[in-house]
Amino acid sequence: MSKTIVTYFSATGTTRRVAEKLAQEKQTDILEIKPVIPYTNEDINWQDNESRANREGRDQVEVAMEPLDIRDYDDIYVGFPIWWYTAPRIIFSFFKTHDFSNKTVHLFATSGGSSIQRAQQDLSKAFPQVKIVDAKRY
Ligand SMILES: Cc1cc2nc3c(=O)[nH]c(=O)nc-3n(C[C@H](O)[C@H](O)[C@H](O)COP(=O)(O)O)c2cc1C
Repeated sequence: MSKTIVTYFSATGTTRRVAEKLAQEKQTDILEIKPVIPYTNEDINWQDNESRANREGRDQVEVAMEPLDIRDYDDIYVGFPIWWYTAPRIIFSFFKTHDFSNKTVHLFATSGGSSIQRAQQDLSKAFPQVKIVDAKRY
């Protein structure tokens, strides 16, 4: 039987709530994607060009995250907030530093209104070997 897990990154709690609901509905395990250095409020100030989140996105900075053990899972839900129309760099770091071979990925996101489409395209382009089968915005 295939085994499913919900993983998510959330800076202000919105994606966390969706992730917890999904995991509860699907009766799956859940793991948080956490940066080694947590984001402060200033770090995620999108109105400040030089804030951490904006610099990371603009300069495609690698964001160190605490490693997650996803070896036992076949279906991986990966949730995140949309930052500047795409996925936060920590999600790219997650894909880069974990082995997704033989796994099926389902993306989900929360946002102020932007769709998840650009994030799906950007991740598929950066990681063509990862099997991303769907993407949903809540
Ligand atoms: C740096 C930054 C950039 C954002 N960029 C967008 C965006 O391009 N489009 C959008 O609809 N919302 C944008 N948002 C809003 C978040 O996507 C939204 O508030 C999300 O639900 C937050 O999820 P979280 O509480 O799990 O962190 C941005 C927020 C931040 C902090």
